[in-house]
Formats: sequence, structure tokens, C-alpha cells
Amino acid sequence: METDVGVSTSEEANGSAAKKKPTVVFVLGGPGSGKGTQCAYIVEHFGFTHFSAGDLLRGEIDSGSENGLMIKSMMNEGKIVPSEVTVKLLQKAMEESGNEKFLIDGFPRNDENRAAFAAVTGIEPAFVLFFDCPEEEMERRILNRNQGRDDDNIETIRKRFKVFLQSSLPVVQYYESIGKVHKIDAARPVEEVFESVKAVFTSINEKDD
Ligand SMILES: Nc1ncnc2c1ncn2[C@@H]1O[C@H](COP(=O)(O)OP(=O)(O)O)[C@@H](O)[C@H]1O
Ligand SMILES: Nc1ccn([C@@H]2O[C@H](COP(=O)(O)OP(=O)(O)O)[C@@H](O)[C@H]2O)c(=O)n1
Ligand SMILES: [Mg+2]
Repeated sequence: METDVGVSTSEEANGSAAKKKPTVVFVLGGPGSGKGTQCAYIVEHFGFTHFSAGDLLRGEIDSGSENGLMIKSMMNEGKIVPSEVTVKLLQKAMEESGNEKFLIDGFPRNDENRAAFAAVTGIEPAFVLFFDCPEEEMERRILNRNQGRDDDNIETIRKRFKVFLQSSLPVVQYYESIGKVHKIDAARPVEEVFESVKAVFTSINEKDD
């Protein structure tokens, strides 16, 4: 697939220093499809900095921020937190990281997320990884995850699957329509999934040389 990952540049307002825009890869897939697991491997091999939108939101709850209670109750219902909150957290994390290559996992989860990120940061993803996995397998994985997450209970899991189908899959379809999706069969063992993921990043690095 043709994927342009060339890092674009934009002139500062005064027209002098050209500022590099970061390279962003969105990592999408249903709850339990293995996004976080694969991102850890990508970081090790390809020098990206990884941000999970869900982890940033959980951090916000733990920090006792004024949005914490709202975020907590939305997460416990499997609902998508308003984009303003999530985009701000992502933008701050990127600015503070010192890197210019980011994996953003679990985001955008709806069209509002997608549009808000583009409007606020001016960044479009280089490409999108989509981890495709049957619901029964995702459910099995989440129920075995044992990370003590309040939303990893069967009632909330079912709600999250519904939100994924209704709100998140259309975003994947949008990126498919503009040729930006690399779809990965995520139902296989971790190492096999990573072989496919590695092939995507390797071919893109080669194109860049
Ligand atoms: N390919 C895989 N096969 C079996 N279990 C997996 C696989 N990938 C991840 N897991 C396990 O499934 C659970 C969910 O994975 P995680 O990376 O947290 O998914 P996500 O971030 O998409 O919700 C974790 O307990 C993880 O260890
Ligand atoms: N872009 C996002 C990402 C997560 N979230 C919230 O955080 C929850 C957990 O997201 P997550 O990405 O950590 O979950 P997994 O897909 O990793 O299981 C979601 O069910 C949403 O309630 C959100 O509101 N907006
Ligand atoms: Mg995750």
C-alpha cells in the first residue's frame, strides 16, 4: 500500500524557522485486541514514544484533577470522554516528550476525537494500524487481563464493544477510504501479530531512506 509518511514542515508565523511536524501513527482496534501489548514492542524496535489515551485518562483520575470524577463515571459506562479533555492530554504529553515520533493508542475513538485532534494539533496521522480481532477473543483477553481496571467487568465490556462498533469502527472505515489503514489479524499469538506489525514499520522505514 502507498503510505506517505514523509514528515511535513510548516513555516512559523514569522516565516523564519521551519518547524517539523511530529509523525503520528494511530493504533486502533477493539477493547482487548492487543493495542497496548503491540505498542510496547513497536517502541522497543522503532523508537516511537507511546501514549495510550486510556492510560492518560486514568492518570487524570488518579491525579485528582477536577475532571477526574467525570472521566471515571464515563469510563465505567464505557463511554467516550469529550474530545477536548483527551486531546489536551495528548497534546501536553507530546510536547513534554522531546520525541517527534508518536504511537497514539486507543485514539481517535469517534469522529469527534478525530476532528478535534486535527483542529487542535494540525497533525494528520502518517498511517493507522488496525488490530482486527473477533469479539469472543477480545472478551476472553480482557477477562484475563488482571490489571484491576474498574471497566474490565463483563457488563462494561459489553457496553465498550457496542461503542466500538457504533462509534470507533466508522473512524477506521474513514481512514480506510483514504488509504491510510494497515489492517492486522490480531487473533494470532503475540509474536505472530508483531511479525506483521514489524513488516509494516520496516517497509515504511525503507521507503523513507
Ligand atoms: N495476541 C495475543 N494473544 C493472546 N493474548 C494477548 C495478545 N495480545 C495481548 N494479549 C493479552 O490480552 C490482554 C489485552 O491486551 P492489551 O494489549 O491490553 O489490549 P488493548 O490495549 O487493545 O485493550 C492483555 O492481558 C494481554 O496480555
Ligand atoms: N480516546 C479515548 C480513549 C479511551 N477512552 C475511555 O477510556 C476507556 C478505556 O480505554 P483504553 O484504550 O484504555 O481501553 P482498551 O481498548 O485498551 O481496553 C474507554 O472505554 C473510554 O471510556 C475515551 O473516552 N476516549
Ligand atoms: Mg489498552
